[in-house]
Amino acid sequence: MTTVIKGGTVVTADRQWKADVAIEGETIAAIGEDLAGDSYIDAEGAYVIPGGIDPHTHLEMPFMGTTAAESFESGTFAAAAGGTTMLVDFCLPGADGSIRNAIHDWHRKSAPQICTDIGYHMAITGWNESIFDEMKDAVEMGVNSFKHFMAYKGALMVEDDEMFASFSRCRELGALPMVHAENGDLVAALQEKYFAAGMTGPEGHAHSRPPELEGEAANRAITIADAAGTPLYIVHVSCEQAHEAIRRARQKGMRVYGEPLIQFLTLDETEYFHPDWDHAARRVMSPPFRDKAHQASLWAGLQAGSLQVVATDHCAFTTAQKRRGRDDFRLIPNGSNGLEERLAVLWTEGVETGRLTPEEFVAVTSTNIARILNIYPRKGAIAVGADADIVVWDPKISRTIRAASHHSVLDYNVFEGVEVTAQARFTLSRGEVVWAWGQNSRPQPGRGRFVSRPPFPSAAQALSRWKALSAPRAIRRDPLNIPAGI
Ligand SMILES: NC(=O)NCCC(=O)O
Ligand SMILES: [Zn+2]
Ligand SMILES: [Zn+2]
Repeated sequence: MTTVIKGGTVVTADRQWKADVAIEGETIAAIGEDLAGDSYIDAEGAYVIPGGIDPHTHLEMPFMGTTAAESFESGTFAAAAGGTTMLVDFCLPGADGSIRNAIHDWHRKSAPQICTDIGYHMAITGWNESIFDEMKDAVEMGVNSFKHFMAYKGALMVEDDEMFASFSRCRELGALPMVHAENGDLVAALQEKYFAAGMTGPEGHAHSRPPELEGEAANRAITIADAAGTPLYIVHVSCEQAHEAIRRARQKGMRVYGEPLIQFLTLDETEYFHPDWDHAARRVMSPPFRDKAHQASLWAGLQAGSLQVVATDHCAFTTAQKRRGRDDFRLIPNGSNGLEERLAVLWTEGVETGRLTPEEFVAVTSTNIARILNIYPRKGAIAVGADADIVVWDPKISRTIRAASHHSVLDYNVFEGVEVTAQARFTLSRGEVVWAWGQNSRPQPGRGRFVSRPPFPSAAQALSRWKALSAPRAIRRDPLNIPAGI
């Protein structure tokens, strides 16, 4: 049984050309002109791109005294409707602190629900011998990346020595360390200061997390990664200060990757000054939205290649949940939505404006992260043998984003009213159409699969070799050239 995606323009991270794409079973079987099959999917007037990969979500995550409202089912359905065929969710250890148990727990929750494929990053929220041991188990269980929170003091935050130990362990295992870069001690101090001064509303959230605190933490994490001899991935980069730290590290030859969010590229800090408390609180996330100058820096980073990935950090709390912080901004659960909107908003604000080429769009929404997470070319590619995770991307469907018509469980949308000019006409996950525009399609929960990601030690090994070759050495001098002792 061969299905052919007919008449479209294939776009990959490096080129675009007119071609049909034939699928057999779950994989791409052929790419070429005038392909024949048993059934056809119409791509006339559309682009044929690799399915989006969102590497940063928090579905059903227990956080700040509540649990993120987006379920694995609603989240992966929303993803499919938006053209995303794989997401990577953050797995947090439970009360027993066990990494193995946490991964089993995430499987238990996600497996019956997921409509698209999924992977996990593991959070390292402390340090001891069993965490050291269990990091190896995580890698053997297909989880090759570990996130460290430099913020959320008293909850998830880790100290520098803990990060150094964990980054070093990542190097040994061929895994990738990731950081949430904000100086958690200073955030806590500034929160206290503004709250004590009577600033109880959501604007206090933004003021207590200035970009300097993110830049400082990014620099510190980069220094720790360099000392440990490992690449580093910095999640939710929101500002020039953090971007500048990444640029500088890359200029020095370090493998440091930066991930801006679609929210940071398009929404700004004035949202927190909105007269309606609910409006402002719904946008509370960490780091917070910044001003237009920071947005310009992030766009420039995507264009120049100093930032590689656009994600969402989709962590969805309902209005009722946000109201837990009605009298104290420090209690507003942190997180916002974007899983369904990421591709359409990025296309509209990026490609339609000329800031990004279609190829760059594919790179930052899919291919680059597939490479960074070591699942390329199975994911992130239109290539023979790759998983048929494909989107027929229609640049002619305009719509207005509305909570009333989105697929998230949220009762609002931070992109409410935004006009987008493109949309997934069809989304295919491993060869199956899981979304068709205007056809009320709904994928089968549980059809998605966990994607095991093998370790990838080559960058750490290359770095170790280079460090050994370029390490300071004693100069062996002829004794004749050494002055006699006194
Ligand atoms: N970003 C955010 O505000 N919530 C999710 C947790 C995190 O990624 O820090
Ligand atoms: Zn974070
Ligand atoms: Zn996050």
